[in-house]
Amino acid sequence: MKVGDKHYRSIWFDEPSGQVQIIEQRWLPHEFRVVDLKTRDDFVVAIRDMWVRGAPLIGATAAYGVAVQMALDPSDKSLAETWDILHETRPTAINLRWALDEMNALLKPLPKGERAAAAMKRAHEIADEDVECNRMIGVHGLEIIREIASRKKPGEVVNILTHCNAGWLATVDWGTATSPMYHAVQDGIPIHVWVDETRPRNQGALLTAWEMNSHGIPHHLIVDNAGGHLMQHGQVDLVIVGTDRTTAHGDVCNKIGTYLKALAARDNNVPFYVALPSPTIDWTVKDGVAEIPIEERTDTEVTHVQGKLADGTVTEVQISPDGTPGGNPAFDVTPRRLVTGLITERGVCEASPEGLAALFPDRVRK
Ligand SMILES: CSC[C@@H](O)[C@@H](O)C(=O)COP(=O)(O)O
Repeated sequence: MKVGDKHYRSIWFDEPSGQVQIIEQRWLPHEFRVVDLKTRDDFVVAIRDMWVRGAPLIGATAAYGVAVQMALDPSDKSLAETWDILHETRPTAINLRWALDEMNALLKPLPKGERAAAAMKRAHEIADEDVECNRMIGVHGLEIIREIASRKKPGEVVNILTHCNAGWLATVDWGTATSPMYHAVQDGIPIHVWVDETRPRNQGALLTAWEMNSHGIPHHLIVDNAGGHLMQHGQVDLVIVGTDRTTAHGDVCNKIGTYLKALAARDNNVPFYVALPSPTIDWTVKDGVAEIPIEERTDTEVTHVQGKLADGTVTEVQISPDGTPGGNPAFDVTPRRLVTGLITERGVCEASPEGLAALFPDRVRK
């Protein structure tokens, strides 16, 4: 999507320098920095320390990480170690394992001399496929927004609430939850977005708000606890969120706090949609609460916040008493019964084994 007048992806291969480059997301929205990822360690740090984040982008980054490592050392040992090391970086987003498995399946049978080129080609394809999946999510999600808009009086806007950043920064381009919003704006449908700040790391405040600003989409940043109130007062027409892992039965695991939004949406008859490219489906698990590993992150993300001082310096401050420990589960699971529908690249389906199997008969496991 656009940064100023220039189109960017969140990760790309820079031909002149021969390097993989990313937008270093820890500095947004205060600074726009592009960095090179040159070694496997660079990729590990970038994913683990959230220079890049968001399930689809984590997957694409891991694929490029394998490709860069294959150029340095295409041995079997290096391939196996790279799978393990990259897989350890973040436990919840299934796109990571999906991308590593894709790379492994392709590279293992190849002679060592062919691995580097084949790996880079597949990494580019994974990135391109993600862009196309997310574009199609926008095409299908647009119909949901269009239908709500058709019931509005002239001059009224469609109010959409989103949580975390499931925007283009969380994918290679377009975003998942944001793709229908970008498509609606392109289509001339008036929308307004409620952006949950998304404590503790504030991906909504830092990243989604930045995206909305950059694309001129009317929005307000709200505290995480405001959504239920807004829904009670008819100020939310629709919730769209992303997911880090969707089970074969339709449960969705997403950023902590998503479940509470789904509960509030159900209590207020607000449609609650989840947008996902198919690599986010884990066909091996059924019960999300029981089976999905939830990432526990450092407690300083809870006890401290980062922000910009009046003089422009970006700094971190402690908000809790000395000695108070923080608890930091990074994701939660929304059971399928609370999900109105799943927006995928193949269309919208019910969050159920039958719904997913109907759209993906080629992927479902018997
Ligand atoms: C299109 S991204 C979907 C999810 O990955 C997104 O909603 C999310 O929870 C991101 O979490 P993060 O911890 O920032 O990687």
